[in-house]
Amino acid sequence: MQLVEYFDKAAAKGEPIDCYIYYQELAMHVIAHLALGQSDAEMFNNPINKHLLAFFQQDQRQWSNVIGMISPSLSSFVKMYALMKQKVAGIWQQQQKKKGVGSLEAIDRQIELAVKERQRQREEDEKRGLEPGQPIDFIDLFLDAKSEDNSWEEGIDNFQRGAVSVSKRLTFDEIVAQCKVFLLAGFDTTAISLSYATFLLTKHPEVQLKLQAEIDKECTSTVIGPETLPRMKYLDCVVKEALRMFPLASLFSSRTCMKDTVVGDNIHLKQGMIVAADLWSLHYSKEIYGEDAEEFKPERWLSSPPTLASASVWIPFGFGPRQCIGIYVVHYSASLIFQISCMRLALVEVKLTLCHLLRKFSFVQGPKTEEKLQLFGSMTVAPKAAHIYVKARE
Ligand code: HEM
Repeated sequence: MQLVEYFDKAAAKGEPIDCYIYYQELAMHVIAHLALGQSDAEMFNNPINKHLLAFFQQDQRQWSNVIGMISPSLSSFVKMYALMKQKVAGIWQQQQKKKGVGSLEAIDRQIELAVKERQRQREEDEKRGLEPGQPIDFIDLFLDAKSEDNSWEEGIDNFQRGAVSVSKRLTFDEIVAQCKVFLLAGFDTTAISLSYATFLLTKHPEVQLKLQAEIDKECTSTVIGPETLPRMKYLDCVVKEALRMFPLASLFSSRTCMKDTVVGDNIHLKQGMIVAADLWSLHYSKEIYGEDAEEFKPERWLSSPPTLASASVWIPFGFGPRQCIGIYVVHYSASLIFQISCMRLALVEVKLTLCHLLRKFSFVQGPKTEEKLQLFGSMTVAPKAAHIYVKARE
């Protein structure tokens, strides 16, 4: 794992690491592999990264386009917010825009190249009489559902979600748009979650020690296989608790009211109103989590008090049929086949990364470690920086 090498170097030099930056590179590496089939990209050397990083760091206005795809109702709200923000950040953005860095167009171009290249490869294989293999990434899955022309074609495939049934095949433009959504939705979210978990573990050495004991007991071979993670109950509690304390994609969980509704005794919602769930208040509710709701306490998930039994008290991935999407991906890795949804992909990625790092290193505080994280962003809420020091374990 390339990330371990970077941490190794930092440990040898005793230098601080802004773990958010490293996790962004890692998450990009993983999602570019799964979505775009990039198997040879290296951390800090991926052509699409500079666009994604600039996109996330500077231009929240572009989020309105992406949010339009994920949650149409929120798009105008984000646009308004971003216009205000743009006035402040204007000069830097204009300079970047001139260079095309961080624009959705630049990201599209990179994805278009990848989709066209895969189409070419598949056509070549077909001409040579090669059987199409199993899909290896999102592009393959989407191409398998592709229409020949670039228009709607009803009645061929039948996708079902809950009670809704939609029949349609994908056009080239839609394949590019889908890959973009997965790239954008799956990249920073995972990096941010890892940063919060790492920072919390740095600040709570007693939790870290307990987690390391579990990792040492369960992760005994070099490859940590899919059968290992379900056994790691404490790891699950740590990740759950980190996502409780930092529900980083709170604004994603919004809905448009479909008809006039009264909630409880006197909350009147009009048709067309946008309702956004306030996950921060929910996740810090003393009624649900108790008087210690402000504390990082993974053990609360072990004891499972009745208030935590409901599925809707912990919803960092949203709730209901539009919850963080469940697409099935077949991923080949050392002859193992995983079938995973994006939510599970994120959880597996966060957990595996923590296992690989914590069995070799301890995260410790140092002079550059922030007392408290400064957060920024709206659609996703990220730390401005999360400095830790790493110490090689004996
Ligand atoms: C820790 C990491 C992640 C968090 C916290 C997160 C959170 C969320 C949330 C809150 C929503 C809105 C759910 C709702 O409205 O109820 C969402 C939707 C979505 N997420 Fe994630 N997500 C994460 C990782 C990922 C990954 C890795 C992918 C894909 C590779 C992904 C793809 C999507 C997509 C496509 C949607 C839109 C689903 C729809 O509208 O039906 N997310 N996510």
